[in-house]
Amino acid sequence: MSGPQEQPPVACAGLVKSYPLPGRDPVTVLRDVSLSLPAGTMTAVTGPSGSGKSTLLSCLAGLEPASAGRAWLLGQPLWLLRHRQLARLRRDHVGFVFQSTNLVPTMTGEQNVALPFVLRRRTPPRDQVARTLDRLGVAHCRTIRPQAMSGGEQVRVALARVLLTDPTVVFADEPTGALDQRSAGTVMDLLSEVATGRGRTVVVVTHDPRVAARCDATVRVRDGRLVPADAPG
Ligand SMILES: Nc1ncnc2c1ncn2[C@@H]1O[C@H](COP(=O)(O)OP(=O)(O)OP(=O)(O)O)[C@@H](O)[C@H]1O
Repeated sequence: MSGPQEQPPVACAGLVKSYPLPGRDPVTVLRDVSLSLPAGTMTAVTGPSGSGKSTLLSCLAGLEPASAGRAWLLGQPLWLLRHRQLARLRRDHVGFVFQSTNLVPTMTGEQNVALPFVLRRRTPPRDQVARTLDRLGVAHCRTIRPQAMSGGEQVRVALARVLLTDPTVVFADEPTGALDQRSAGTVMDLLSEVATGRGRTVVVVTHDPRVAARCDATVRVRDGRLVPADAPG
């Protein structure tokens, strides 16, 4: 990836995000957020419901433009990139594990995991696909479509896809929200391996203190601002 080596893979400075509301003043969801997340680390983003965690993730990932301030992804100034450049940056270097997984509904679990390879005209590593699904406890999802999977199974299939494409940055929004403790532990083991073992940057939005405890650092959001990680509320 181009950009100075010393630049952190994920960073923002003075980030503000407002949404216009019809007939009313805009609502400001993020205010003056600055952070810098190094390679080889997993960071938890915590905070009360509605505090702005998912919005922060979207702005850091270039899914939403900031209203003011700046955000850099892999050294790239997101506010200067065209739509296409942003899409390419995300496709080639970023993995997403969201609750509303973006699995393709007409494809089986295996086809969904193999999709990034097919899109790049590469042969999907079928053995690896099967092994990863198995490790995540969703081997049975290989041949079924997302609508036949539970929410937790869909998240794990989406995670398998991310693991196989080995992105430089992984954004995960409540990846363990729909999982029992054992599956949540497996998901966190794998995300931790991605950060520590592969030197990637992992950002995890979570309400679960056990998940936050597995991370190297915690960023706490309250009313759209960063507060100390041990702040109440
Ligand atoms: N497109 C939008 N238009 C207007 N307001 C929005 C929009 N997206 C988010 N918001 C508002 O921004 C605030 C923060 O939302 P966000 O989803 O980032 O919170 P969160 O901390 O991730 O919450 P939760 O933990 O419940 O998922 C909420 O009040 C939400 O209603």
